[in-house]
Amino acid sequence: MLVDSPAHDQPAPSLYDIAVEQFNTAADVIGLDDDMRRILSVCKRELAVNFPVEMDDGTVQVFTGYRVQHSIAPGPSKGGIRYHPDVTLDEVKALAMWMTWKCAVVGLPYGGAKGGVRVNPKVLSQNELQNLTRRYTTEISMLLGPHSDIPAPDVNTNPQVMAWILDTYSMHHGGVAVPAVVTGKPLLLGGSAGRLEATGRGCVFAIEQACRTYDIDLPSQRVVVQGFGNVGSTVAQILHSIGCRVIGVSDSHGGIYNPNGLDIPSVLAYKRQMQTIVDFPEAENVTNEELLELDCDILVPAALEEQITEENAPRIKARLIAEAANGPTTPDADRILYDRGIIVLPDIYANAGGVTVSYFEWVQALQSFSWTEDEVNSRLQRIMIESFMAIHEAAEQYHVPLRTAALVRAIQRVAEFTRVRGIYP
Ligand SMILES: NC(=O)C1=CN([C@@H]2O[C@H](COP(=O)(O)OP(=O)(O)OC[C@H]3O[C@@H](n4cnc5c(N)ncnc54)[C@H](OP(=O)(O)O)[C@@H]3O)[C@@H](O)[C@H]2O)C=CC1
Ligand SMILES: O=C(O)CCC(=O)C(=O)O
Repeated sequence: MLVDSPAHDQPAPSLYDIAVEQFNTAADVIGLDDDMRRILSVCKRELAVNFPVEMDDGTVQVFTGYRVQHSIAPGPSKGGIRYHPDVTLDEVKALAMWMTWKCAVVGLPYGGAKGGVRVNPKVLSQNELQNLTRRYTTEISMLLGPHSDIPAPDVNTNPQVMAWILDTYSMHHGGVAVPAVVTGKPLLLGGSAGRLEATGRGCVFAIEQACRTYDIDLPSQRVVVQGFGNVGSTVAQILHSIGCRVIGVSDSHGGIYNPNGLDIPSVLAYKRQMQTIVDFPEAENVTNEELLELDCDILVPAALEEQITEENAPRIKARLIAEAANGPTTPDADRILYDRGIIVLPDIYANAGGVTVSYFEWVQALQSFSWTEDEVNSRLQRIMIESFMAIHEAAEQYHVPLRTAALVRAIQRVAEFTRVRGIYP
């Protein structure tokens, strides 16, 4: 017998559904016309590839990867590549759409893209990782190019992976290195000073500007950071160095907590040695769920999506959340946090430091000219401050949370590019 499912049995929205819901919320605020909504709520190109890789033991495994371009209206598409066992096309589409808005929020001449391979890179040898990266690059190379689509690092990818992408692409184009085809690469190959730390540093600039605006004394704040990779460890390190008490951090194995503050350089050294922060001697272990609900002032999710949900949002104690990760807060949680007066610096602004310095790296690579780290950091700081002020102004003008305000500004900009170019890009 067929019965209607009750509403509460509906499947949870996918990550792409969430991205579209956020888009529609902001589109409603500015009364975006239906034609432009139809154009901007879909991804322009979605490439899925299944490709074989020969493993060290001589067997062959087949991996699935994706590269999605959400919009190319403002310029070449830009966005990282993620290696993770949970990667799906839906996730990559959401991340690509967020890249479009992120680039627009900080005024970069790019559209958004993202890539991913469904793999656990931690169980691969360096040789297998290189083979996988080279084959994946070849499979998606019809989309890549310094003036079409420019990858960068994301979860579980790093400068070495970017170097293999650069080399593989260059080999298909005559062999001479094409440094502007990828960012986040090693300095030796034309990488930029400051790119490795840029996402974390940009997030700290965002926190500093929010603290100035809302009259919060930053050095006296207690901070919790979820995720202790490239972004999370940089945020923890910089905030520790300016005097904040970083009382909790975590990685994929779990978290650690010390209400008196963790010595972050020691935690970093411990992580390098043990591959995890769990069981760090001067702290108690907590789960990742407990970590998010610790009594703190600033919470920095810097791991994966959908960490702050309808379920735990009522128990979050932080007064400021800086989304270093992409998509850590669901729309239901957003509404709860807003009603509770908790300030959320949205991902498309708070983690935009990475792509901003990627843009600087691209410009330097195109000109074969390098800037100093001070130049990079001070330009980044100016962009993060100015972008915050623009978002804050939009939030006041429309009486909306900072996420919707950031989206409003981004959508207006991308819609204008799309309209002026004649709707087809
Ligand atoms: N790299 C960049 O430039 C940018 C990254 N981002 C976003 O920042 C976030 C982090 O990226 P990045 O630092 O580069 O990635 P990394 O791979 O360097 O680090 C990810 C960190 O998250 C931890 N982690 C993974 N799963 C969980 C989990 N379930 N609970 C808690 N921690 C977990 C990992 O643990 P373990 O150490 O055990 O693996 C690791 O410490 C992502 O959302 C990414 O999209 C946004 C903008 C730019
Ligand atoms: O640096 C870049 O180009 C993009 C980084 C990224 O993937 C992100 O901002 O989510």
